[in-house]
Amino acid sequence: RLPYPPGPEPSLISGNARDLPAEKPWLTYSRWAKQYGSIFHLREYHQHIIVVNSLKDAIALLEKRSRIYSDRPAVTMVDLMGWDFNAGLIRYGDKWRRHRRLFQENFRKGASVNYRPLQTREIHNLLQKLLLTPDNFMLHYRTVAAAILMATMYDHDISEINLERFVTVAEQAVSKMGDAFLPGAAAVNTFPFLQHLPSWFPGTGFRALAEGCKVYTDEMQNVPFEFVKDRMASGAAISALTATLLERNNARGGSTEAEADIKAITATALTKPFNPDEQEARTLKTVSALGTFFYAMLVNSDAQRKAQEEIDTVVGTNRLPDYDDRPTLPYIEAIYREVMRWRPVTPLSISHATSEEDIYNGYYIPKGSVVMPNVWAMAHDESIYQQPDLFRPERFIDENGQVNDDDLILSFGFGRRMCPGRHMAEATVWLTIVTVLSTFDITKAKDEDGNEIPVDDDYSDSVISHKLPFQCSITPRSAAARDLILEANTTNDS
Ligand code: HEM
Repeated sequence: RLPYPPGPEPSLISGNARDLPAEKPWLTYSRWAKQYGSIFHLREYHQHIIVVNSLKDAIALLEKRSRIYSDRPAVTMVDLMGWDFNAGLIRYGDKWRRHRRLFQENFRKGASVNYRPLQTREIHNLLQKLLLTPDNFMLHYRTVAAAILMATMYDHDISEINLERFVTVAEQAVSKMGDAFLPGAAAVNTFPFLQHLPSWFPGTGFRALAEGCKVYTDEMQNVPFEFVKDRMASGAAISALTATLLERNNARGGSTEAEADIKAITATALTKPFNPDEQEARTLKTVSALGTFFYAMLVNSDAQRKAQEEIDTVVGTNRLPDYDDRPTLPYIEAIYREVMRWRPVTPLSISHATSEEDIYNGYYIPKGSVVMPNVWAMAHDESIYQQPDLFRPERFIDENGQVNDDDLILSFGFGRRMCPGRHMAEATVWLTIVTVLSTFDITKAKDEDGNEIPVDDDYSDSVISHKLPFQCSITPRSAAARDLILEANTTNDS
């Protein structure tokens, strides 16, 4: 039989379980890639793990061989906790295909344009909050992304009134889902047969964890969904994706399977604002990108100045930029790409798994292997991005001053499982960047003696890596900018 790809020497039973890095694994994996090659192999007990560190290999496997590389790892606790409704965790097969199709239909590039008025309104709201209470900027940009998703799924009015209730249920479900990876639960993930042991058997405490979580998981799916259905039954007009999909299903005869799928995909989107690994709720991928943007403007004030010059020249100072300006603002585009490259939102992406065995470059890759794309390594590949640790938007600008053709945002993943929400997410991040830069100066905060407060490079160490709290000063660029913000439309009427 062909060998597995190279990697650190495994021990007989636990394999590399003891070698697996506890902190920021993407950094250790990037180092190992230099030692073992861009694809290396690890084993945790019987689980094979293939870490892919170069874009070339990621495309060769996850895109060109996507028929084999589009499964997700089996995590027993995720199923026991009722989280198998979530499109991102569903195993490759018919159920995933149905959910994926619904996402694609409603969040593809063309369809995402429909959400722009709502995104614009929420981002204008963000500008007003930044003006009034700039010190709370982290809370404000966290809220904007959650508000956009809630309003898209469950209608602006419904989500405004019930925000706290929906959020509380979702927070509970997501934080309990984090228990799926606690030591008590890890055993059943590694040895799934344990789930069949009777509950009096020692070591089956994972059952209580799973049942405790499932209550909230079910509630999270049911509460907002039933709310929308009740409102529809009472004849209220609801402008939200859940209602549109339900109406379409009713017109086709009201299949219960389709209704269950609609409930699942709306709840999947609802969970996007929450990250199980975080103490702080409402942390999502879009939020993480926004945090990096504010931080990057402190690190490279020159980039901020150039961006503002571009906006002032192209858009002027009499109005706020909008989506139609995007093709005419290459430097802003470069800032967006560099934000997504410099500090990747999901440094190890979301793992895929193989649904069949495979042979690649003379190495054997078993069926059921976890395939982990090291996006950090790809985005910091010195042969493509010189001095990758520097925030330098110019790397995306060609000799004619236009953006170059390097437009693949690695943070959105690969192949058939690539993020279906990327067009919507990108629109939120881009409009936030351009409107904030057109109206505010972002500078280092100062202490009582007027000295600049230094900012460290601390990021959270989790699936979604985000900038840990830092201080900065956000001040309107001019009296005219302040007026523009105050006059911006933050209501439903467009
Ligand atoms: C900056 C923001 C975002 C980033 C960086 C991001 C990133 C990702 C990544 C890395 C994956 C896994 C891709 C893979 O397996 O190769 C993913 C999956 C997914 N994302 Fe996003 N995402 C973002 C925002 C969103 C939003 C706003 C939505 C909802 C509208 C969304 C919905 C999904 C869904 C449903 C999946 C599962 C896809 C599947 O497994 O087939 N994402 N995302």
